[in-house]
Amino acid sequence: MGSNVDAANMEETRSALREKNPKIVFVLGGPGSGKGTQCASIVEHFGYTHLSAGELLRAEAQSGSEDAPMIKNMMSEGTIVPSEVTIKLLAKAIMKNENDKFLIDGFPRNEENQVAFESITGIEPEFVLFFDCSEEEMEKRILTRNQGRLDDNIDTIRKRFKVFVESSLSVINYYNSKGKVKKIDASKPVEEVFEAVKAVFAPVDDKSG
Ligand SMILES: Nc1ncnc2c1ncn2[C@@H]1O[C@H](COP(=O)(O)OP(=O)(O)OP(=O)(O)O)[C@@H](O)[C@H]1O
Ligand SMILES: Nc1ccn([C@@H]2O[C@H](COP(=O)(O)O)[C@@H](O)[C@H]2O)c(=O)n1
Ligand SMILES: [Mg+2]
Repeated sequence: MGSNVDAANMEETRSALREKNPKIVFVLGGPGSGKGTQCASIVEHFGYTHLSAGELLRAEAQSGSEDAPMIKNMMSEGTIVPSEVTIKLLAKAIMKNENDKFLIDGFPRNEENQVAFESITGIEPEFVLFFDCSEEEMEKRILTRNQGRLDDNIDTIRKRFKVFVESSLSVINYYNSKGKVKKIDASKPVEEVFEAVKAVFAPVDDKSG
């Protein structure tokens, strides 16, 4: 009974999402490459709403929901949570917000995420922002992040890097083959990275600051 209600709600959310047809930019890059940091500046300058798949999953893991224990376990291992769970959270967040343009940070993380999102929502991203950074630099940044994240320990960091190389890079290659990837050198200081980001958004958006 519960799952029938869930399925009906999800079907409603799906058709509402297809009708809303928001403008989506996927923000990808390895763990610690600076996705969240740059998204905060893009929001300020270009009026997008930032949705981090990782943040939505962390909140769901704390919610006491049926999926919470599974999400918590998978995040502590650095593995990718099943797409239906993440897409449901993203779809709800998009529908709750009046904005029609969204930065989706940390999604799609593997082929399953990518295929499921496009088939469920019928939405293709406008483009994909890819923050390119060495593992050495990303590791240094995560180990000094100090945000109390349970997955910011050296064992899980190494697992997350492995998942990025084995599952996420192929998604970036897929969008690159479609001419959709805007690659940014993310190893530079925050302000310099944002200069490169601005150059990507300014031509596609009127509201530059
Ligand atoms: N260009 C930069 N130079 C130096 N430090 C940076 C830079 N960008 C971000 N940082 C710092 O590195 C850490 C990781 O950044 P951030 O949280 O934005 O990365 P992320 O890609 O969202 O990581 P995750 O995938 O783990 O969520 C933060 O402490 C942030 O302040
Ligand atoms: N599409 C996604 C995104 C994230 N996860 C899980 O969350 C963890 C943290 O993600 P961040 O983007 O905040 O670094 C990640 O390691 C995954 O366990 C996911 O499953 N699917
Ligand atoms: Mg982040």
